[in-house]
Amino acid sequence: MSKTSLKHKVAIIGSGNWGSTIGKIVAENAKEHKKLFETTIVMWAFEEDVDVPNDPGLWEKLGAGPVKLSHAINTVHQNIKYLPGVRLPDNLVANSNLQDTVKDATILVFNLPHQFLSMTLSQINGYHRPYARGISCIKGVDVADGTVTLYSEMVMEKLQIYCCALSGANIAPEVVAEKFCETTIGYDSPPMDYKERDGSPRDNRVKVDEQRQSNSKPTHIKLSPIPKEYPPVESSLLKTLFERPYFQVHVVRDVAGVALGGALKNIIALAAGFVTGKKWGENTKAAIVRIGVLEMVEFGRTWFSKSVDERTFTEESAGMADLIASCNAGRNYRSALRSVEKGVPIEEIEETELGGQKLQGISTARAVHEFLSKEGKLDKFPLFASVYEIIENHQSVEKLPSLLRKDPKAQN
Ligand SMILES: NC(=O)C1=CN([C@@H]2O[C@H](COP(=O)(O)OP(=O)(O)OC[C@H]3O[C@@H](n4cnc5c(N)ncnc54)[C@H](O)[C@@H]3O)[C@@H](O)[C@H]2O)C=CC1
Ligand SMILES: O=C(CO)COP(=O)(O)O
Repeated sequence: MSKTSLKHKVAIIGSGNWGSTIGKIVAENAKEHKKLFETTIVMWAFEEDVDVPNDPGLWEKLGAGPVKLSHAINTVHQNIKYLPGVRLPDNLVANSNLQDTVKDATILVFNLPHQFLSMTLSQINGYHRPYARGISCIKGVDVADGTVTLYSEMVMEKLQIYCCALSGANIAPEVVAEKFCETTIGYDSPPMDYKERDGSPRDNRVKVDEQRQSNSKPTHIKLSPIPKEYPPVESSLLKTLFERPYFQVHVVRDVAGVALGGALKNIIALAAGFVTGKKWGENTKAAIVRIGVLEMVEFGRTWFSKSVDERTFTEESAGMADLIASCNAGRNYRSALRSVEKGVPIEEIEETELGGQKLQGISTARAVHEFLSKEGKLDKFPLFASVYEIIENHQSVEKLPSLLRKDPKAQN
């Protein structure tokens, strides 16, 4: 094996509930693997004034008034807004300057609510290293011009770098408390990495949408090789970067399955929340989960069949396991439940009860509905379609069982 003289510099893009948790994991591993990674992990914090919690220790160091989030993280090593009460490692450093955060990084970890990714990538573009590699921890899909795009694909398209995906049954407060769990990395190694980069002519183009069945936008990116002074970026390196004793990583090649599992389960979790809010019991929730898995599989099979391995949905943490966790304790589930209990729209619960955290299920339900509608396939996805109808107030939650019944005559 060739000797490498440089270490990877890892940057986290996002510092919310999950962003800060992944920041903690990566910082812990960077400290333990000093030959592979620079010890300091920089985490981009979207700057905002935050209130200081009523805690004499925090008041002593930060004062009582609102402070900048990045200042608070770097002073008390705690994300007092999005992950309060958790001590973050000293080597996790918040930076409110996005361009400065990415400029020297060789590995970019994208971890922010999906609605902000596109704008954030536009601000990064041109400031990142062309040979950087990305990993998306974001759960959601984007729909524009009738095409569904995974966020790993969006990173590839906008930054012209390779990007893989991480997703699993990973409710952040449980992970950060170091309760045992698993996650899945979908990594489909680009053909050029470290094999023939010493001069021999080769095609190092990667097809961004190679995962899809219907090639509606055949886009290629030309990957820049990572200088040979760096340790190779391959699945084992990513496992080393993310795996902790309490956070077990399994790497598969199915990037699309991993990304779709994380995105689509949020729609199903909303339905599970509606059902619990109505006190319809566990059998009904189990029916929602069962129907939901089938719709996830069908979605992958229909539009990403070249890549999706159906076992990702049933055997990996990114599939069934995430669905179970999210339908019992996720924010989408809890907010849908509260919206039924209080008789208010879910957006109102998001606004008033989540302390600034963002739901991903509502916008994903809308995006998926737009896509299914354009494809003329809404009838094949009754659960996804029903959740959309309920959040748009076209149907009441009471109608959910009848919308899911197989006999169309029973739907009135
Ligand atoms: N929280 C969780 O338990 C888990 C979340 N995820 C996924 O991770 C992703 C990130 O979620 P969280 O870290 O929980 O976010 P969050 O729900 O805590 O959202 C708050 C974040 O949004 C940022 N933000 C607000 N306005 C912004 C703007 N205009 N531009 C850029 N950023 C802005 C805030 O700075 C903060 O970092 C999501 O896709 C989520 O589905 C995945 C696994 C677990
Ligand atoms: O993705 C999650 C757990 O794996 C968290 O889901 P919520 O965003 O609904 O909290």
